Amino acid sequence: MAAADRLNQTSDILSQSMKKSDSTASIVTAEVPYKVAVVGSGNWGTTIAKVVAENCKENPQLFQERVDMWVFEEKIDGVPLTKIINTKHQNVKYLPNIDLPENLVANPDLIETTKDADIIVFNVPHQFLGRLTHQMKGHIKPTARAISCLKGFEVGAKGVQLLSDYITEELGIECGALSGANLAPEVAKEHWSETTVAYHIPKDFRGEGKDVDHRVLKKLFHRPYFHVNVIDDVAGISIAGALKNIVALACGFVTGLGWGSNAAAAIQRVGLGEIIKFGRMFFPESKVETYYQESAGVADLITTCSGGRNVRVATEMAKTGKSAEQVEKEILNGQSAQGLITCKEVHQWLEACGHIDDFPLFEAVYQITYNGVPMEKLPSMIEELGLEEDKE
Ligand SMILES: NC(=O)c1ccc[n+]([C@@H]2O[C@H](COP(=O)([O-])OP(=O)(O)OC[C@H]3O[C@@H](n4cnc5c(N)ncnc54)[C@H](O)[C@@H]3O)[C@@H](O)[C@H]2O)c1
Ligand SMILES: O=P(O)(O)OC[C@H](O)CO
Repeated sequence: MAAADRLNQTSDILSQSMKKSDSTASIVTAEVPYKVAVVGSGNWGTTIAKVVAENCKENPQLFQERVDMWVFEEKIDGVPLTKIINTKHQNVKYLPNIDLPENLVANPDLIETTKDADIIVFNVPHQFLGRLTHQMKGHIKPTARAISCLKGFEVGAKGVQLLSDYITEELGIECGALSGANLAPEVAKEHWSETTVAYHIPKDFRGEGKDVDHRVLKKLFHRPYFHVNVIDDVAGISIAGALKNIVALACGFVTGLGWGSNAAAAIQRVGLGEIIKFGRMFFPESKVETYYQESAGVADLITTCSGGRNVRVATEMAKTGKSAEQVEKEILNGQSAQGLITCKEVHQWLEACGHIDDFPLFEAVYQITYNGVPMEKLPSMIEELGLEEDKE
């Protein structure tokens, strides 16, 4: 490369990186500071609520200080969890030993939590989402905007749908997504990680200072220990986030069988291929580069397959021969391994549209988890179905 080209390239990189840091350093203001609410208070729900509450306190020109977090109420040793969170400032069940900011207020009333919010951050296991949006319908600001931190799909009469699109459709508000290589316990301890936020600026955008845009979202989620890149590929980050949980189950099976790192790497290679194929086939608006450029892509696949709940549940299934349901109950203390639901929903969708043979790994995970197919058959299931494909 010629010296002049190298110089140009260096100055491009520098200006890009300055633009990146600019959006964190510059002052972003709102005519009326936005009220933020978080729906969900599990392991990730509480962690993201902590992140958001820290930023709301630090940016009074942009956000109201108080952040309400909706909590599915339950009693711990006879005391309501909301009461414990609001006095001890810790979520002792779902995120123990992590101090939460005092401007984060636990609220057991969903409507009260969200009715005045300008930005609603959804963060519940996806099996509970439908019931919550149903309750919220007609009780939130029509001008509100949302971000979904959930990982999964909605599969129904309308086919396979992104959860952000489901929220938009149910509540009539624009919804983006947040997804990345983010094991909640590490983010909660403020160990550095990256994430991706994706948001489409809607047609009815009300203007800078009056509405949510990429700079506002960066201010809401970016922390010194949690680096945010904001893009517009909502589909790409959502597909990667949902499907890597299925791959993590397969990884857990081979790990639990004691097959070692080569097998785990093979699973991740095949899994990445199926994730990209799924995106291209069913969400053509998603971008392939999102999978390798963003935290929400390969990086999330790697971290989830190394230490997430899905890989832990599947490893234990392989070691003990117990069912997924039983292991989830025994080792997750009320938390959820979302890959178990996602693999069932993806199977239903692929069966309905006649594409099961195009995704042998996803199908193998479903058959092992729900139909008693031995895990040892995993390599041949991938290979056999692949050969079938070759015959065509
Ligand atoms: N935990 C992580 O490391 C992590 C990281 C990134 C993304 N995610 C995703 O974030 C989403 C939320 O996960 P999480 O880790 O916060 O949840 P979790 O797995 O910790 O689930 C427990 C939560 O579900 C709630 N709950 C139980 N029964 C309920 C009911 N009937 N109705 C409503 N809520 C009920 C509990 O009160 C608790 O808040 C998931 O889609 C997950 O895949 C998780
Ligand atoms: O613990 P898991 O398996 O739900 O995965 C956690 C996150 O999705 C990792 O980013």
